[in-house]
Amino acid sequence: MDEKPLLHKCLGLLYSLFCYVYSMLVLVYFVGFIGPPQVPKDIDSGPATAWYFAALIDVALISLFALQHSGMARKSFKSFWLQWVAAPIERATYVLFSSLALSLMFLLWQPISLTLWDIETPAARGLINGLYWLGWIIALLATFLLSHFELFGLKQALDVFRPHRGESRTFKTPWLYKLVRHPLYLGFVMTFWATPHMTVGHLLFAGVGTLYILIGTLLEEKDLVQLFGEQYRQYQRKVGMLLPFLGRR
Ligand SMILES: C[S@@+](CC[C@H](N)C(=O)[O-])C[C@H]1O[C@@H](n2cnc3c(N)ncnc32)[C@H](O)[C@@H]1O
Repeated sequence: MDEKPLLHKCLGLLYSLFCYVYSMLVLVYFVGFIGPPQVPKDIDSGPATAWYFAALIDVALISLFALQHSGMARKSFKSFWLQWVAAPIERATYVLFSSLALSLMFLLWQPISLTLWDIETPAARGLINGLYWLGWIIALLATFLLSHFELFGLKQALDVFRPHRGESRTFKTPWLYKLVRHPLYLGFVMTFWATPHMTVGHLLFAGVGTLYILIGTLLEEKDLVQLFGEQYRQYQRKVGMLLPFLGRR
């Protein structure tokens, strides 16, 4: 039973709401940063610098996000920082830090504009852009299939107002999760690669980003096996990791 005064609970909710809105804005910007919608600064815009300098900065920016995102999700880190952050706003704070790391990447990203492919055939362009949007739709859908507001930390801040809290984390395999174990990450990988105009900078982002997703997925699965045990192991044997039937264990 949480005995915190009502004011604390309301402030916690307000803070979580702020983190949620900020993270949604960052994700909307992300859609334009790597894809067709126009944003003030995208992955290929900005003044040119030496390619090796740009590559160094860009890899450092993705690594910073990766370290923050995977590091702060580890059980050991969570138990450490829960000494300072109240449990109901822990997830929202994690989401805030992830959004800040992404914002920093958008801001400081260095373009490497050398073109690797530029597909002009309208039908092929349409198909590739279609795959791009499909990737975002799959990713968004996956968040709702698991629990959108819990993943973004709003549910936890709301739960403190309820006499009966939401159930503890349950193992779920709704719809897309019956095809692949990580549809959200599959959606992201699709958005990284599906572009009719691929530059060296974009390729670097797609390659390092995909590598990070693979590492992050393995780390996440370690936690999921710990949490759900044999149930998750059976799931790993039956369902592919990022593509149907591929990566079964
Ligand atoms: C950002 S979500 C990504 C989920 C999944 N990796 C995907 O790509 O669709 C990460 C959270 O989902 C949880 N999660 C992943 N698969 C799950 C499942 N089948 N059932 C319940 N929770 C799951 C993880 O423990 C983690 O807290």
